[in-house]
Amino acid sequence: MKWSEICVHTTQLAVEAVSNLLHEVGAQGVVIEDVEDFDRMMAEDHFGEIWDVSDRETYPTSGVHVKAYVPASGDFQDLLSNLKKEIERLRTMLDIGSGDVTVAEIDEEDWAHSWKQYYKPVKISQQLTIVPLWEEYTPQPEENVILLDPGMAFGTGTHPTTMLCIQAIENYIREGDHVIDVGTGSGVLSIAAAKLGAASVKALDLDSVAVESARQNVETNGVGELVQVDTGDLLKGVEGEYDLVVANILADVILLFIEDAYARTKSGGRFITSGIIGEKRAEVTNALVAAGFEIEETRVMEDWVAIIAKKG
Ligand SMILES: C[S@@+](CC[C@H](N)C(=O)[O-])C[C@H]1O[C@@H](n2cnc3c(N)ncnc32)[C@H](O)[C@@H]1O
Repeated sequence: MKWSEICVHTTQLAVEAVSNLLHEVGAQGVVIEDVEDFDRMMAEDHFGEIWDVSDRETYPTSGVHVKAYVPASGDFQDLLSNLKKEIERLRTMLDIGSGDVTVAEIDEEDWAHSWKQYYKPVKISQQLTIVPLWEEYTPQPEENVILLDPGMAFGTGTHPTTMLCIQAIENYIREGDHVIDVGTGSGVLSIAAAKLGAASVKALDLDSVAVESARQNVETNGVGELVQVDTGDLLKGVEGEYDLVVANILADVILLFIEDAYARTKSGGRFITSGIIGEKRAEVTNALVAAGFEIEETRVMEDWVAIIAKKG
């Protein structure tokens, strides 16, 4: 079977929005080529083990390539013109850079290779290493491994917003904590919380593809007894209180449910929130404080911010 590779050249700021557009028009997986990510991974003691320096030549010298793979079937031209229209609409809201779209035809075998070749085992925090399900990997004795196949859900674990969240969870979680993960995607944050000592984790997502992916990943990692994955719209209908409320969703979505997050956080508990682009930091911080939280810490990676807010 022939597949088409669609490549959009964009900015780091617009990666998630462009990835979403590609998913919406029917892409079967997205590959992100960002030279800054590549250089960071190379610098983090995996040099030569996992990343091959010659791969760097395939990355754009500036900006980011978001690549997606779709069957080269009859309605491909409609899909492409829809995508281009949506990219132009996005341009009115966000700095998307050139937004240039290029197309290449590839064989299925190459597609499988292209989709997975950049997704390798990555140590994402002191204790946790994410390993793609299809990779053979022998962990070090102190390494705690999360096996992941995100499929079409967001959450390879290696996006800065996810890494910030997992590092904060590792820092603040206490043995026996009860955790809720809003917008679980592949389930990566919930699995991390379970592996780091949570007594229970409730994982919610609006998207049925994410719910299915999270359920599979939870089972693969043997934490099905601890993590309950359900469909849910933010914290609507959720009752009870949690030691940790975690959410890696865009700032504009976080702003919608800060008050609900406060209500669902135990006294002395924390709301760990990520997915906040730098320019939205003040707005989210102010809204957290207005809801009654104290800002305990703000972590930054590239253009992204995670805020750890405490309920006194
Ligand atoms: C940026 S991804 C984060 C995935 C994963 N938690 C991680 O950290 O990598 C955001 C997720 O939030 C979900 N989402 C968006 N709006 C939502 C809503 N209103 N209620 C629940 N989930 C939502 C999306 O479907 C997506 O899976």
